Amino acid sequence: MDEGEQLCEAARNGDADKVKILIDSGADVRFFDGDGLTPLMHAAKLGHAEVVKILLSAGAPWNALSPSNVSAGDFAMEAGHQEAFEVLLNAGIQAELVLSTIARKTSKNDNSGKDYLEDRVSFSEDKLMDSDSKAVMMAWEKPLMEAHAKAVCSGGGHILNIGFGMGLVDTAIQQYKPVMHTIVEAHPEVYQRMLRTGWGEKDNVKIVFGRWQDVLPQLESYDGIFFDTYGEYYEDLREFHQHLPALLKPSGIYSFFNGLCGSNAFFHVVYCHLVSLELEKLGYSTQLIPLPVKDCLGEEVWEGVKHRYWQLDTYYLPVCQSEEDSE
Ligand SMILES: C[S@@+](CC[C@H](N)C(=O)[O-])C[C@H]1O[C@@H](n2cnc3c(N)ncnc32)[C@H](O)[C@@H]1O
Repeated sequence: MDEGEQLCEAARNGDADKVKILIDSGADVRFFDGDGLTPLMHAAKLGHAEVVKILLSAGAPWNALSPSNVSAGDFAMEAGHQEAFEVLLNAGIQAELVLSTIARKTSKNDNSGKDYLEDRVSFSEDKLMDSDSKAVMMAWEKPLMEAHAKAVCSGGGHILNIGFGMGLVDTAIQQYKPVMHTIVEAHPEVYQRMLRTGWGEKDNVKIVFGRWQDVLPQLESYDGIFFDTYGEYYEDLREFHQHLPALLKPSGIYSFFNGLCGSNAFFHVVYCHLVSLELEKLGYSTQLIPLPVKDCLGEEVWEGVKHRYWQLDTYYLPVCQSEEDSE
């Protein structure tokens, strides 16, 4: 048996001493066995938290995936191994925090989403697609958008929505009869469609055409804010959060489309924690409200769509408010 196989075996046995000896003698912690599993996955699957710690500190990648797209954290989570799960969760959060600090230092952050915004889009009854057959927005999200609208409109007043898409959240916001409803939309064809469908004529609606990054000086402060763009990265969401103290009134409610890593359960948990931690640093507490979505997501929903951006059974709807206000 070669060293990699031996490491997998020691990990399965929870034999911490043997794992250390093998690592010291040069065994590769990044090894994948014949089933496509790493030593870390073996340890996580059986809940050997101590071995998980040793492998992680020797550089085992927390986010490696098995052939069926399962990570060590997924294995621990599925089997209910709480300690191993928490060790992996902290490793994921720490790694992503470091990565995002690097991204912040190196990114010029002035070009995000520009390719998509210069591209053609197509509308159908149940989706809005980009030219690469990736879904910008899909009708199955309607109940989620209604729940987001309910959350951000709970205090009434002036509501801001970033990203019109199919207008699902904006239609739901209108039902709460906000005093003022501002919509920021950057795609020229989506904007034209908003005008064609009468959004420009509503008394309480103000449309701001442009990227949110570019139109910030035109924005005010709001009682409720919803954020759901497309073609952007986590970095852009984080950048938006930096503006919340100026955009959200002290007692306001903020929510965003929580599609972070929506195709892997464990990565999604890591990102839910990460975003909550980052909002906490800005003075906001985040409640994640679980909404079951399995029933809205039959196979047929994804017909003709290139990327299944959501594959989980539960959606966690974030409701954020100033920590002082939530106490
Ligand atoms: C996922 S859709 C929004 C769906 C919407 N919540 C709904 O209920 O239908 C994202 C929208 O954000 C727009 N968008 C993308 N980047 C943007 C940016 N930087 N600023 C403003 N809007 C943007 C897209 O053109 C698209 O219409």
